[in-house]
Amino acid sequence: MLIHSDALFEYAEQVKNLGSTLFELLSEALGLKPSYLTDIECNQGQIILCHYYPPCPQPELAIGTSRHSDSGFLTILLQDEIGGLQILREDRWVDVTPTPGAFIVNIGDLLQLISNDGFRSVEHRVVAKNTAPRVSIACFFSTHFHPASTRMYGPIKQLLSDESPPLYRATLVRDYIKHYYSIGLDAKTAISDFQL
Ligand SMILES: O=C(O)CCC(=O)C(=O)O
Ligand SMILES: [Fe+2]
Repeated sequence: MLIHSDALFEYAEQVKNLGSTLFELLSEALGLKPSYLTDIECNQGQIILCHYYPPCPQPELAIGTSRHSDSGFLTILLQDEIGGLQILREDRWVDVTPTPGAFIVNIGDLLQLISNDGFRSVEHRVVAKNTAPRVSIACFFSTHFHPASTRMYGPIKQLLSDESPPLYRATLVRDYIKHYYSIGLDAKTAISDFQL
């Protein structure tokens, strides 16, 4: 797939702005001041991953992307019209039908952790298709590539009380990500290993 680099940089910039707005809304939804999640740098890392899924002659024997939840704070995903993305809801795979011009926004594990389950990361996968190639562009907000970051992320103190005790232990982003990749995709197990 060839994407003109100017277009990709412009896209990255615009998606970053959208991410900042979403982090403000998510902060407010948690009952925090709008700048809370950006103040703790949830919007700092930005990784853009372009996926190309070739048509598969025997889609029932293959998988596009294995079952997983995204590891970072938030993902903004753009998919084309081919379809194949599914989310796991009450133990059933539900198609995320492509809607022209719409983004898909996924909560990631680290946002689940710091919101103390206020928000939940969703498990998803991409099934193979034999119709045509599929393209998607995922923008992850996660500080994977800021290895010097010493910020610890645990359940946000303002969200805790006697009735809502912390559900997870605090972690560096890099330690969470290292653990996530050491397990590999296929089920949502990384976050459960940080449960108290
Ligand atoms: O291709 C897609 O629609 C989703 C890809 C994905 O889940 C990911 O990159 O984390
Ligand atoms: Fe994903």
